[in-house]
Amino acid sequence: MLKIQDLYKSFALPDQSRLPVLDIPEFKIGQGEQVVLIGESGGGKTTLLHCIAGIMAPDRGSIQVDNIELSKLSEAGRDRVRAAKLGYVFQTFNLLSGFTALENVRLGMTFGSGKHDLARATDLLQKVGLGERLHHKPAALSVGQQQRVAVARALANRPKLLLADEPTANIDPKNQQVIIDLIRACCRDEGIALLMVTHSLQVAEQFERVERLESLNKAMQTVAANHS
Ligand SMILES: Nc1ncnc2c1ncn2[C@@H]1O[C@H](COP(=O)(O)OP(=O)(O)OP(=O)(O)O)[C@@H](O)[C@H]1O
Repeated sequence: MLKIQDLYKSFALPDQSRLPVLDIPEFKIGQGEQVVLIGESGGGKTTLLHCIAGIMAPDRGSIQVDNIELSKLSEAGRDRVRAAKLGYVFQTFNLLSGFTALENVRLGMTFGSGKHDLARATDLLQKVGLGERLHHKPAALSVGQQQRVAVARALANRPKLLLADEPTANIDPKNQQVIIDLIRACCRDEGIALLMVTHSLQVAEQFERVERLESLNKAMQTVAANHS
């Protein structure tokens, strides 16, 4: 489902030098596989997710999503792959405040308009426990409910891979497990692979596969060696 090889990403520093952030020889996720990614703050987890989503281009290396090589695509081509193959759940939900829960979910659909899409959006919102909140705007929803809308939106287009970047960072402890369970169950039911970043060891230990970025990433190992 996801195949990464020799991925390298650095950022320009004000003194014209480059900060190496990612140097990953290999990283793969199988179809429907659920993986949690942990690592130090500032280590490059969000950068990795952005590269996979095609939001950010790496300096070099190969990223294949469902056998499509992102480096061969234009920015518009990467946008199309993102829309068709990927779902993204952000720490801060990123819902559109002028639209209802149902409209936000339908906006997650590439070719949204028909009855079929309405049925799927309604179905997803029911699945995340918001069947009674379809026509509420984000401001009229609790923080946990807003994140549930964001989960439904990310799944709306039947992605192959769901990227979730600390999806419970802004959720109260009681609702954190609800969101994690929802994301995992929805992915399992639809055969969607999951890559979830978390700082919570309690969340990480629920996953069969836990990857630590520092172990995948030669850039981090070099930084650590230079500081020892
Ligand atoms: N656009 C950018 N320009 C320059 N440096 C950047 C940029 N984006 C990220 N960085 C740097 O790259 C490094 C990795 O950042 P990233 O956000 O990927 O880390 P992270 O592991 O997700 O951190 P956290 O767990 O705190 O969210 C950090 O040192 C950050 O300052």
